[in-house]
Amino acid sequence: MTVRATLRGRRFAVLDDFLDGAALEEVRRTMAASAFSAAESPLLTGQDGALRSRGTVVRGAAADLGAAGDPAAYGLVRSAVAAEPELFGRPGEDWDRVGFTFWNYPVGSGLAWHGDAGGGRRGSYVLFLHEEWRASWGGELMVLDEEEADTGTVELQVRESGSSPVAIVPRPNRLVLLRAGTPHRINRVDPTAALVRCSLTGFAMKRPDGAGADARDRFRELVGALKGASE
Ligand SMILES: O=C(O)CCC(=O)C(=O)O
Ligand SMILES: [Fe+2]
Repeated sequence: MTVRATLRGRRFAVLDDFLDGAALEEVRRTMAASAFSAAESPLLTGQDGALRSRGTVVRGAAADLGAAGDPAAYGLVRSAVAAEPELFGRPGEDWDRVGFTFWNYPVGSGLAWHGDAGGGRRGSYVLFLHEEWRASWGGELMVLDEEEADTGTVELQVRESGSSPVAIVPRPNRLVLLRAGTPHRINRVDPTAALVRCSLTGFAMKRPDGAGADARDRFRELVGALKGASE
């Protein structure tokens, strides 16, 4: 199956049938072997909350410079991000690393309106990995295709906007690319959903400038490595 670009906005793009069968199976195996813990975020809106895989993997911009043992999906996602300079800017210059985290959203969980602006983030991607998703199971990724306002809350912006959010159904093997600073949320997963909403997500980011920021970054990496080793 070949990748199909099925929907494109000003600030987002949707690619379907993103991975071939072998790559999809491989990244699902990586997800199944990952340790998950409850995600704590003020954005989570569910009673049950979401789970995220421990120890986010971070890789550089070049798709062919992954670590040995990385699923092929990681390189393919980086290529897809690099192929969208209008959404993410220039690879290696505007962003130089991409994170990879698996997420599970069980029945009742969701994510509140937010924009993901700041922190050197240029954009994000979401790849849906569950085996099946019915249109009535909820969990849609809602996107308001406009720039996040610098005043007020994102929730207020969406409420007052003259346009309406687009509902992106979490179809398996669908990749969504989203420019940072675009209001979005995850609708709660419906009580009738038979499966957990599973995704691989991450940000394309630029390392912050300045020695202080560099030192902070190195410190975070060190803490991350120590935490990873103890988990
Ligand atoms: O899983 C999704 O559809 C989007 C996730 C998201 O917006 C985030 O983690 O910031
Ligand atoms: Fe987000």
